Amino acid sequence: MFSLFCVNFLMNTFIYFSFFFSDMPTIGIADTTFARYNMGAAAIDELKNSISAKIIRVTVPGIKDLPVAAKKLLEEQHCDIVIALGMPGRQPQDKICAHEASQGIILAQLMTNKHIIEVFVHEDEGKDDKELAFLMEQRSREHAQNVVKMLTNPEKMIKEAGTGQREGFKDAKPLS
Ligand SMILES: Cc1nc2c(=O)[nH]c(=O)nc-2n(C[C@H](O)[C@H](O)[C@H](O)CO)c1C
Repeated sequence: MFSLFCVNFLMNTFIYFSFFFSDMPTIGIADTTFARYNMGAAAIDELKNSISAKIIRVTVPGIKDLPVAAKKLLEEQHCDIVIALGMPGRQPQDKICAHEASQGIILAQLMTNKHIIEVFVHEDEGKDDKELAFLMEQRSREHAQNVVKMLTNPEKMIKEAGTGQREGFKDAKPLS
């Protein structure tokens, strides 16, 4: 019994120290139950296929709960960056809610001096449920790729400056 405890203790200590001393980034994922698609899962799958990182996920009821969730991930869980994913509904009050949530997310970024990449897909962006699901999956994945670039290869972001990148639907044409 005592030896089992010792092995367990040593293993946990090893895991703790390997995380502590590695330069592996910590990425926070905050998503919502209001959304009609599992955006957090799409982002996490994309991250897991692209980067060695510690990923911490929280799920909150709706987009207005994302700012504090993201701020807690940055401040209390020591995340380097957070991806905040949500779906504003199609009603006028949902649009107001989205604006308020965005303002909260911007404020949380300014308070923490860290990026919170806002991934919102408005319910009326898709012409039907199939297109909406596609968009929610793709935008979540493409923003996860942006986060990978921002953390590991910011030069790549600079190379893409002004190229009309769009997350989800087709990219826009650059002007020159
Ligand atoms: C009106 C409204 N619209 C949305 C929305 O479009 N998308 C969303 O994710 N959440 C919405 N909510 C819920 C709020 O974001 C929040 O979860 C509650 O006000 C509880 O804090 C509300 C209240």
